[in-house]
Amino acid sequence: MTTELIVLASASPRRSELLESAGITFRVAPADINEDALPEEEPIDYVLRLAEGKARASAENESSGRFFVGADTIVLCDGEIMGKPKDRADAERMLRKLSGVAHEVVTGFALYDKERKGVVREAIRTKVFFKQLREEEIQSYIDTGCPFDKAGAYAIQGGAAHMVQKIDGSYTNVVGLPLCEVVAALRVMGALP
Ligand SMILES: Cc1cn([C@H]2C[C@H](O)[C@@H](COP(=O)(O)OP(=O)(O)OP(=O)(O)O)O2)c(=O)[nH]c1=O
Repeated sequence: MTTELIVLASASPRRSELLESAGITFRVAPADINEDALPEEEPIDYVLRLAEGKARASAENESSGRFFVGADTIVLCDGEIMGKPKDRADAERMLRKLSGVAHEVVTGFALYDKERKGVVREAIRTKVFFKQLREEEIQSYIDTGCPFDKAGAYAIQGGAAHMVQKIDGSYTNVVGLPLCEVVAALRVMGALP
């Protein structure tokens, strides 16, 4: 089995870098889908549905490739699902809410086998503990522009590393793709030797 058959259905440079770091050969074919939550939808159901939707949409658009990997990451804080902030005020609100408390980062991923029409889905949760943030820290971090394409308005791998006191669980899951689990699932699917 050749690994060129793996397609990452994501525009996220972080997801590409993570998959590359595992030595996996793949190509990228992002899929644009509606990311609105359904009424009363549970967070886990939401990330799994979007991950599968991205994988299937990419598979439909592409004429080659067999194993399509989709993922979706959210931050869960005190009952709120945080996606990417809409604007500066939203980023400020999210970071103020995360300040000094623990939250969860949930990434759902889906592997869709276009040949067998089968799908494997999994959601991984990581607990992240933030220090108390000073207002100047919040403002200068938002000034960098980093928060705007990140769930919860922060990037643990970037300018927000100093805001994180500790994590409990997978680090790569916070960045956007739980690597151990994704690699294991690719193996189970027969996409990797
Ligand atoms: C919490 C956190 C999120 N993120 C990122 C991961 C995801 O790229 C992003 C959440 O948005 P997603 O909607 O999961 O993904 P995306 O729109 O970037 O890419 P695509 O839908 O094409 O796959 O937040 C970080 O990079 N670092 C972090 O610490």
